[in-house]
Order: sequence, then C-alpha cells, then structure tokens
Amino acid sequence: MKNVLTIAGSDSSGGAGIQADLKTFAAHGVYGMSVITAITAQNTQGVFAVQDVTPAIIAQQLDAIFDDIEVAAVKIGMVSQVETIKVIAAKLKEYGAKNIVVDPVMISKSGYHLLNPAAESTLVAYLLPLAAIVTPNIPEAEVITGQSITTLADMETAARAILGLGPQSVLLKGGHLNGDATDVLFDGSQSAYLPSRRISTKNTHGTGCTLSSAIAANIGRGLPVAAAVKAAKEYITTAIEHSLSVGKGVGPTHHFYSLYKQAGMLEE
Ligand SMILES: Nc1ncnc2c1ncn2[C@@H]1O[C@H](COP(=O)(O)OP(=O)(O)O)[C@@H](O)[C@H]1O
Ligand SMILES: Cc1ncc(COP(=O)(O)OP(=O)(O)O)c(N)n1
Repeated sequence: MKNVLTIAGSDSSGGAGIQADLKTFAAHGVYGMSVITAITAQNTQGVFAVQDVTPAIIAQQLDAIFDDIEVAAVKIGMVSQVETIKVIAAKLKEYGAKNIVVDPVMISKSGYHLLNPAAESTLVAYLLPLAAIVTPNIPEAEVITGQSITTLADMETAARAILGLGPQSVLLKGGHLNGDATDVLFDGSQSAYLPSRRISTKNTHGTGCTLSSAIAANIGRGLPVAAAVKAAKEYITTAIEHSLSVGKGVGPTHHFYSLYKQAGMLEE
C-alpha cells in the first residue's frame, strides 16, 4: 500500500477537510496520514469558529511523518495563515516531498474565510511552485489571476496564467459555473476538458477536498497526472450523484458508494 499525506484543516461535520481526505484515501486503497493545520467548528450549515494549530506543532507533525514514513503523495488543503504556509513549504522542501497536490482553499461554500486574505499571496508564492498540480475553483482562480472567469474560454486563459506561477499542471474546477460541471486541465503544453453533467443536488459539501485528495491518491498509486485527474473526476461525480442528506444544510458526498455497492451493502 502507498502512503499518502493530507495537510489540511479538520471539519467537525466530516464532509470536507481532513475527514473527507482520509475517507477518500481509504476508498482508493492508499494508507492515509494527516497533518492538521486548523480545527474548525463546522457543520452542513456553516463554519462557526476556527482554531489555528501553531506553526511549531505543524512542523512537528511533518517531522514525525517524514522522519519515519515513505510518503508517495501529499495533498495540501486549508492552510489559514502566512506562517502556516511558510512552515509547510519549508518542511516539504527539506524532506524533498514529491507528488504535491495543492488545493488552494480560500472561502467555504458557506462564505467563511478559511484562508486569511492577507495570506493569499503567500500561498501563491510558496506553495504553487511546489505543486505537481494545483486545483483552484473559479473564485480561487479569480483571486489568483485577478481575472473574471465566466466561460470555458476564460477558464482556459486563467489555467494558463496560473501555470505561469510555478505548478506543473493546473486543474481549474467548473463547479461554480452554470451548465455542465466541466473542469479544465492544463499541463503547459495541452489543455483538456473534463466534462460531467451537472447533478441536481444541494449536497456538495467538500467536493473540492474530495477531488484533490482523490487526485493525490491516484498519483501516489503511480498514475500519471492526466490519468489521475480523469479517474478522480469520475470518483467525485459518483460521490456527488449519491451524496448524503446528512444535516439540515449542504450535505456531504458519498465517499464509499462504489465500494458499498460492490459489497452489497446498499439498500435498493
Ligand atoms: N452539481 C455538480 N454536479 C456535478 N459535478 C459537480 C457539481 N458541483 C461540483 N462538481 C464538480 O466537483 C468538483 C469540485 O468542484 P467545485 O465544487 O467547483 O470545488 P470547490 O468545492 O473547491 O468549490 C469539480 O470536478 C466540479 O466539476
Ligand atoms: C476544514 C475545511 N477545509 C476545506 C473546506 C472547503 O472545502 P471544499 O471542498 O472547498 O468544500 P466547501 O466548503 O466548498 O463545501 C472546508 N469547508 N473545511
């Protein structure tokens, strides 16, 4: 089994953040590990409080893992603050971490700033150059590029601009546009569209976390980036299609639908 690490925040309701990442890793047959950057008090209706973990404890979590365990891939999610970002970048460089997937988490669907706006430029400068792939949604790509994105052509232009900031590939997610949920992948030479029909559901809590951790799991298992993204897109589409009405608000996706179906664990 390959060992895959998530560096992200905890979501008490289990649909996004560390919890979504570890469920996704388990569903992909990789051994999941976590470095927690922040603890959120969160449910399907909103984020109510955040306690950041100190940079020193983040550094110690990273040391504990990299001193002991072979890490096949790393996913980075919520990173909160300037100093959090700097310590993560320094440690990943120190240990020569490979196959890094950066999900530049900025604002939750419920509108809470999970990244301090003052840290946006630090995320871009310190984490994007380390990334095998970066996976912004439309609002995040607009912040990173300073451009408005309303069409597929805008997405392609923005993906090219973000590639210029240092990552090896860019997956710009189309979940926030109207119409089909089409994502755009650009690797510096080719761009590819990954379409899916828009599934009619309110339960899309943690879709970005789940997609990026599926990409990390697939890369960690040895798939090339384009194949890892294609398989992850199929996984998130199934997870959204069978999403769960947990809680009173925006529910989570179903991380284990295909496995449970194969095992005959689902009621018809
Ligand atoms: N209603 C939907 N139907 C199908 N796919 C969706 C839907 N909403 C989001 N997606 C897909 O889920 C993934 C995560 O995208 P998005 O929701 O934009 O990310 P984030 O959670 O970071 O805002 C993308 O592949 C996107 O195309
Ligand atoms: C702890 C934590 N990390 C990240 C997010 C954002 O997750 P995302 O997949 O972008 O999903 P939504 O917030 O858009 O549902 C989070 N909510 N919590």
